[in-house]
Amino acid sequence: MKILLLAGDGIGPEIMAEAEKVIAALALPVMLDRALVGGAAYQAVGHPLPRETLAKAKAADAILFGAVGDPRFDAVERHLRPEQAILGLRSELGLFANLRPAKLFPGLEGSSALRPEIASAIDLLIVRELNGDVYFGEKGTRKTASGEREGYDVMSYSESEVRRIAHVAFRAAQGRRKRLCSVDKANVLETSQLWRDVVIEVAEDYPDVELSHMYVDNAAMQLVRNPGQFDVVVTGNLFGDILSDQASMCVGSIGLLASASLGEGTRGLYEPIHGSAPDIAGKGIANPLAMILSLAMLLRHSGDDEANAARIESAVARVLADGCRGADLGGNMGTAALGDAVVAALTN
Ligand SMILES: NC(=O)c1ccc[n+]([C@@H]2O[C@H](COP(=O)([O-])OP(=O)(O)OC[C@H]3O[C@@H](n4cnc5c(N)ncnc54)[C@H](O)[C@@H]3O)[C@@H](O)[C@H]2O)c1
Ligand SMILES: CC(C)[C@H](C(=O)O)[C@@H](O)C(=O)O
Ligand SMILES: [Mg+2]
Repeated sequence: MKILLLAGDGIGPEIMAEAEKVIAALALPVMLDRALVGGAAYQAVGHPLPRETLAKAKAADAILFGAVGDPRFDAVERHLRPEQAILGLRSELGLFANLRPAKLFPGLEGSSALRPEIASAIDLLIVRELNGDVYFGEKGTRKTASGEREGYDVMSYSESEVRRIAHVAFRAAQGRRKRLCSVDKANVLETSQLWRDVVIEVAEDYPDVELSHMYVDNAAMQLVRNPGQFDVVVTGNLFGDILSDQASMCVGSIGLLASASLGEGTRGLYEPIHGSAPDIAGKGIANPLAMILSLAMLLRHSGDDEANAARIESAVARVLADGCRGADLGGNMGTAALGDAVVAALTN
């Protein structure tokens, strides 16, 4: 398997180094390649997603991605900002299904933003559509008739876009507790009404899955009130982005949530849900566990290597059960020490 490592910006290279330790410790039969992406690529060659990087991504079996985003480039033209690199990879590679699991690791009951008895029930999967919505609609700024500036981002979903993500979500639910909650804003948005109608149509193919619908504002509230009610949640690009960051704090830290971005084939992109964390970059205190758990998802989904995926996940669980904590979880272990602890748990 050819894996392309795209470390990116901020804490990206720091956490990627820990995932590489895990790859080495498991002696995985993989070929590793590296390329520039994000602000690092913009600085070096003037584009956040250089042609060479995209070509390498297309040639790889899987991509392990750190994070992009660099406040030094916030003012450059939008299409050259670091974040465009990840959006470009998702669309160019047709990665329309983003799986973001959130489960409370034993021992972290006291680290959740929620009461322990509420947090311990969390075991959910957010299936986020990743190629559509306001992210990829027409956008720009224009002058209104009265001469003031107006920004716009068109929200839209086609039937086929909703149908394909709905199938992914129903199949995921079949492999779990067979409950699917579709989150939308159908009381206000036409896009959401179509989303809901199509999800109901697709449900006919999955009579064994119990389908429910929830408005996104209520979903945000239910996620902290009673997150144990959710099994699989399917939602659009923007709602899924927001709800997954929220879910991360329900299980303790954004530094714990991994993700897989998948398309029609087996090639996927795997990344933590968090960003480049410029506020802590360079300090050696970022939590590398989401990055390491993303490697586990890579092995499971693109590598067909359930054994090593499960080994990594057990090692992370053990490290947390043993009380290893970085600053994000109220401890004082640094990035490298946490990576070393995972490697020790893997090899002992
Ligand atoms: N997929 C991606 O590459 C991705 C995802 C989200 C944000 N971003 C970008 O990252 C930059 C920063 O964005 P932001 O600050 O809104 O979000 P962020 O996720 O980078 O950080 C939010 C907060 O969480 C903390 N945090 C994040 N990851 C952590 C980790 N592994 N360990 C400990 N603490 C962690 C940060 O220190 C910060 O306080 C922006 O440029 C944004 O666009 C990129
Ligand atoms: C960096 C940004 C474009 C990205 C998104 O909004 O999808 C991030 O927040 C994420 O969650 O992966
Ligand atoms: Mg996000």
